[in-house]
Amino acid sequence: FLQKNNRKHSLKCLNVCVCAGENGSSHSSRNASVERGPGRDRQSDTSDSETTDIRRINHQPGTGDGRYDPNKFRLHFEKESKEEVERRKKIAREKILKQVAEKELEIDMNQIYPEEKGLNFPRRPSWHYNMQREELLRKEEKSFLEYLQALHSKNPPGTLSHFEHNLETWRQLWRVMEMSDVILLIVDIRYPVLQFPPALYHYITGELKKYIILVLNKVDLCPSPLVLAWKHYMTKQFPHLHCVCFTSHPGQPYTTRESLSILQKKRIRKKVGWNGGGPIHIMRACQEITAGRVDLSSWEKKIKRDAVAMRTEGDQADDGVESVLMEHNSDIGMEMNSPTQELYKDGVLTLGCIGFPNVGKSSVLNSLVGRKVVSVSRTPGHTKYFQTYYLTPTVKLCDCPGLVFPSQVDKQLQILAGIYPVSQLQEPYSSVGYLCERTNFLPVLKLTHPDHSPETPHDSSTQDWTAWDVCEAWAEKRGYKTAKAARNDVYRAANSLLRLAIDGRICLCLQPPGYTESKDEWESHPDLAEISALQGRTDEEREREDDEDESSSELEEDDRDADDDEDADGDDEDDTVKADRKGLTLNMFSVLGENECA
Ligand SMILES: Nc1nc2c(ncn2[C@@H]2O[C@H](COP(=O)(O)OP(=O)(O)OP(=O)(O)O)[C@@H](O)[C@H]2O)c(=O)[nH]1
Repeated sequence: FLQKNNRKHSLKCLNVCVCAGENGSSHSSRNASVERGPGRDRQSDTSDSETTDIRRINHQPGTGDGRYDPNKFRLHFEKESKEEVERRKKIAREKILKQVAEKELEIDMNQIYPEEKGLNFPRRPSWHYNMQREELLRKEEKSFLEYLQALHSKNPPGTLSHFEHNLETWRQLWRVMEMSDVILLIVDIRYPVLQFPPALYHYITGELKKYIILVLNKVDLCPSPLVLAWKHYMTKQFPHLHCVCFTSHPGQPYTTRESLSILQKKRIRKKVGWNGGGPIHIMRACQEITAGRVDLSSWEKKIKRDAVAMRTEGDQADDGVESVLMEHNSDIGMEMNSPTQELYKDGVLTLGCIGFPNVGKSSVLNSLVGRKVVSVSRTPGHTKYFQTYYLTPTVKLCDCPGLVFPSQVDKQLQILAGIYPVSQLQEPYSSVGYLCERTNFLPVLKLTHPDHSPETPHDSSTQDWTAWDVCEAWAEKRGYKTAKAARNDVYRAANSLLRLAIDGRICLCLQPPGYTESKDEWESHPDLAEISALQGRTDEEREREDDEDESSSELEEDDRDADDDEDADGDDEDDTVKADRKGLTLNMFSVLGENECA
């Protein structure tokens, strides 16, 4: 039965993946009323309750007539059933949240990528130069379908997390891996085990015999002892890695489970830009790897020059001469390079930036270049096709779109790690619950329980909270109302909370196994000072932060607009997404009464 079921599941999945001619992702919203039980107002869930029917993100792109398809590189995830979505909504409304023990934040690599589950990634099938382009493309499609079948045969329905179903995006990865000498694999320090597929490591270091520099990015969002513990864990598990810590936003205060506060956006903005710490470490790792076979002196000089420009001009350095956009939006199907092509061809080191969506690949690239060449967005999947830049005459950089590898991570956690576009979520509430059970959310959000009666004294910490209650209270606090009936818009509130978490303003950090017991050792580790310096948290810095006036009204004000703002960098984003973020998405159903569109 299971086998049959799996096959059915695989076939469904295959249908989804190969159908061409389904262009576009229709973005629509539909109000759905949810009964909250006796004595409770009906609160509005403005999520797409029927998005399973209208959402197209799972469809393999292609107009079918050879014309340009703007959706070619969209993130494609498998659809969830309506029943599953409803089941999770019900839990979010009924389950009382309980703080989980800190120990439960410890996650081992094998929990996410169990060896026996065959959690591989699609490989490019063999080819030869006499092959016609169409023949190669067909072969790749066939091989991709076989890959999915094999994956689903080992992993029953519902056990895999969301993962990329768009073959075009995998093609980009193949191409970047083929043309790169060294891979910069970028992960978010809050979730390194989620974003480091062992199969990829073994393929690059074992089969391709290339080097990986693991960039532990966004270290500003994590306590320095934890950064250090992750660094040691990863290098112990994967000895061929060159591990480098990085941040594009140094100097931010981080939040912990014990002392949590929503970070102020103005502080984040203040320090965005080039950072002297990270690039030099990546350059040193490259020096070690290339061992004199590439002349990297121009890169070293550039880093020093950028540092001086940064200090004197106080802004992003921009020499404007060496960093040139070379190539973009190439047709991957036409590229037929041997994966074992000559290393450091023509004396040039090619670095390929790969990683999951939203881990900060573009930000790392911008930091390396020393100015903004790639747009940055908090919407996962923003980078749609790979781009190539010359950093110096002997160093080339390739940026790859974010890729989600199959794993067994909880979908809730996957969403909090910023892997799934929040604006596409059908059911955000269970992720809010997951977050609340692992962070000290109440004192931070300063919520009033929806059941609180004005006559009784209020102590939110003694009351039972469901994820739904949290969203409702946040909607009330922020004034999120539905357009038609002016009810609390819990869907928007849930999205807002998830965005705060993804941005690191409500900060959840996973921990390596054994961290809780060995915390003292990490807190007094001799390498700690180096990490703190990279984070921009020198004693001097901390004192300056303490001196800054953090009146509660200021925080309050900042909280209010935290998720309403555009990207800190003012980057381009889909208008629909922007509108959606501001709750302005045109809702064709808003003319209906809430009871009419359930
Ligand atoms: N706190 C913090 N945020 C960062 C850092 N680097 C990037 N970000 C933020 O993370 C989000 C994603 O950054 P990007 O550089 O666009 O990430 P990406 O991996 O290129 O994303 P995709 O286009 O989805 O593949 C943006 O909101 C950035 O501002 C960092 O070092 N620290």
